[in-house]
Amino acid sequence: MTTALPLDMAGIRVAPKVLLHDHLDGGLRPSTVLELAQQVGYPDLPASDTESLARWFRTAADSGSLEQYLETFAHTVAVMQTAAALERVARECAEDLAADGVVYAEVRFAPEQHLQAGLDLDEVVEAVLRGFTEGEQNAAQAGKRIKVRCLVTAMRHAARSLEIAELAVRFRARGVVGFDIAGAEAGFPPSRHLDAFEYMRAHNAPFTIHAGEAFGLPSIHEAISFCGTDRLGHGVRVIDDIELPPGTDPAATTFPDVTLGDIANYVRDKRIPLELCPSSNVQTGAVTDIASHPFNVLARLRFRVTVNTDNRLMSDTTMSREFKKLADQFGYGWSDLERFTVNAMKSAFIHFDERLELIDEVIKPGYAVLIE
Ligand SMILES: O=c1[nH]cnc2c1ncn2[C@@H]1O[C@H](CO)[C@@H](O)[C@H]1O
Ligand SMILES: [Zn+2]
Repeated sequence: MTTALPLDMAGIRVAPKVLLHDHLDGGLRPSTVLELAQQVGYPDLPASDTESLARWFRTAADSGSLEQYLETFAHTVAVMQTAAALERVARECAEDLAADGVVYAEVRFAPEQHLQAGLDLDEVVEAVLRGFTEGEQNAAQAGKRIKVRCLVTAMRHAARSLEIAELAVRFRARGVVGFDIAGAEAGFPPSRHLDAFEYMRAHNAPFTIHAGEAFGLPSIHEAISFCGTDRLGHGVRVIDDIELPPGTDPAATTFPDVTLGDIANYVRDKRIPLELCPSSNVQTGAVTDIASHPFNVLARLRFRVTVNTDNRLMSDTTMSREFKKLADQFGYGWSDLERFTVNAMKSAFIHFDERLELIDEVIKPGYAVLIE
């Protein structure tokens, strides 16, 4: 097979991409953080110009611990407390993703963190959805087709998850396509929020759970077996249930002597999607570096792997950059990137006919011209 377009950043940006795991409050433009802080009189930003602020977020997030990584969100959440600010951040998010060639995205945030200036949960979600719609329209005018849907997240250390699950179901016809829990993982197991997941299941509504990022297999086991999650946020520690001979090169193309445990087998057999976020995992210390990231092992073993940004601001990244890092490290070609994209589209929380339409009309034709 010859490659019409080289697998470089320009080509990757043109390729249609699907993003399932991206936090709204982790993806602000640094300039927007500064402007909003000025508008609302937030005095505690750690830097006063765009470049230093961008650098601050990246290095502060490079902490090697999820808990410290999460502290950086205090500054973004602080400037996202009004309807106008939420709408702007959501609009810019859709525009930025579209400019990067993302054609479908599920963007998540925790409404309960945006009530400090008097908005209620419904007003918060309404503002974000308005922003996504405006962003989609602006992108379309710029010739970029994107569909952005919302996941509402409950914070796992708090006690509002049932309320947030109800919020998800209340807004299901208006752009919220699912539910999630996030925040510090150690000490806050998924089963703590069982009533919320049961509510979602009782309403035939899908959800994902951050699990297997800062904590290992027990968290994944609870998420899939007790809570019945549809996808795993990260799920990268499923690698702890996969045995490879000592000295195996994580960048190999085949892993013939592999043994899977019960949890790993279940995740693969059931095609449970893994929302993998390579750069974020390095920053929080879930993995040492991209070279030793289990992404390749999981991809070659045919787990349902998807590529995600997690927090574009904190990781100074984009979907294209995550693709490029993986392709450089593990030698992927266009057909691999297409497979990860189709995996993600199949795993989306929109309805089957909408997923199929994007696969057949946007993703496959988009890669066909690159692969030719
Ligand atoms: O990788 C992550 N793991 C766990 N929690 C996260 C991660 N990234 C962001 N958040 C948390 O999710 C909230 C809602 O978007 C953010 O405010 C942050 O606290
Ligand atoms: Zn996340």
